[in-house]
Amino acid sequence: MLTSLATFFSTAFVILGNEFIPPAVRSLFFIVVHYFFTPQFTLIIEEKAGLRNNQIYEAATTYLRTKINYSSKSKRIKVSKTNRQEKLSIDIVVGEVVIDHFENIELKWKLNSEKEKEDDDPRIYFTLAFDKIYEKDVLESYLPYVIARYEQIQKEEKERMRTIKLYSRDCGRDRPGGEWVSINLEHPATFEKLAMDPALKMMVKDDLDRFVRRKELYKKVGKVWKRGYLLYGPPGTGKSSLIAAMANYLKFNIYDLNLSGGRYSDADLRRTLLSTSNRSILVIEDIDCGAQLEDREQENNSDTPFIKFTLSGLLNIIDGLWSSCGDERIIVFTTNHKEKLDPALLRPGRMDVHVLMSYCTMDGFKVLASNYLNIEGDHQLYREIEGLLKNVEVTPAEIAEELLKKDDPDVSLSLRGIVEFLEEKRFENAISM
Ligand SMILES: Nc1ncnc2c1ncn2[C@@H]1O[C@H](COP(=O)(O)OP(=O)(O)OP(=O)(O)O)[C@@H](O)[C@H]1O
Repeated sequence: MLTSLATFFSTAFVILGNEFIPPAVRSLFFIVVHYFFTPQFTLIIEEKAGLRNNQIYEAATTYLRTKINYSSKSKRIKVSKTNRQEKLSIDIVVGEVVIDHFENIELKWKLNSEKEKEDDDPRIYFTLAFDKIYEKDVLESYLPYVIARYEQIQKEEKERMRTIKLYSRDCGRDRPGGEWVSINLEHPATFEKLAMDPALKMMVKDDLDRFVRRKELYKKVGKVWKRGYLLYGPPGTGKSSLIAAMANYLKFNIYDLNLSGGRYSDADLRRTLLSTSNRSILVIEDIDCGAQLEDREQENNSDTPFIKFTLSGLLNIIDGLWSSCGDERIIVFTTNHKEKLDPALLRPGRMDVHVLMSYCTMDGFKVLASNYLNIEGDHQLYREIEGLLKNVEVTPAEIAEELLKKDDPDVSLSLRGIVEFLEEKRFENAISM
């Protein structure tokens, strides 16, 4: 009946009003009519569903945190932070209303507390009010949407809190292949802190993003969901740091397989690889050290069951194993001498991305100066340093080491020290040529 009344008044107002009533009064009228005559519908969302937790209540609690902000209409918000949290956590307070919008619907959430008797525990529940005409939309679309958002937030939070592990092989005389042992990876490397060519850095990051997004595509085309990176460049240019940055970025564990340390038979190697988990980076460092492979061949001539395998053969084993039981796998090979590698390994399709980690450039230097001396933007000594870097082969590790020694509060003095270091280095290079 209220709806019919509202429709009647509105129609009359439209017919009469267009000519005689000023627009401001007309819109005020419609707001009042809407407020008083459009029937509201309210859902009650209790904390418990019988003896179990009510998932909608939990979802609403989490979801509403994303809707409260400092500019919202709430007069009070609850704020907390535990020592495991990086940021403040904010929550809705009993009695406060949070307004949400979904498609065209306005939704009013309110947290309530009631006690039937003085000594009872309070009954806490949400009310969710909206125009009655949207009842079906709210029940069939909005609430499932809130639950889906909640699940997504939970997943992201779990991912954020995930500890990354670094696995390496614990080899001994009686354990030829060894067992994986792990420690928590607490390497601070991030892409932002890496001194490398900005375009190359962006390319690697984008490639990783694309890789993790493309599960369905890999499945559709029947390809193993893995990606191979070859990192090459002189020692101290950041190959290990880049691997740590990749692991931190993706939250993937690292398996460090040292082929020179352990003695592997074919079966050992398969077992070793099979015991690595999905969402991980398998690292095989210094693959140019071919001597290990020759040694292995000699062992094969004796009575030992160890067999010779080439890196290409190793990749074949990996392909075979991961095609049946591997998802989201990354394999990284590092070398100081790309030119020494077996060409079969460099063929397209074996290592998907080749990344040259080079000597320090000015872009890289600026990142290091920001990391170590907190210099943001430009500095008057940068031109001089840039000129020197163009003529001196110096690794980011060497620069980092020098910067670490400089703890002068005057950054110009620290940079002056770097200029002197580079000049010395140039002199050394010149006499050694
Ligand atoms: N590109 C870089 N950006 C930031 N820091 C770097 C970079 N390269 C090297 N460093 C610093 O030097 C240290 C050694 O570098 P890292 O071990 O990553 O080099 P690498 O190329 O893996 O060397 P190697 O070939 O000898 O294993 C790092 O811990 C870091 O402090």
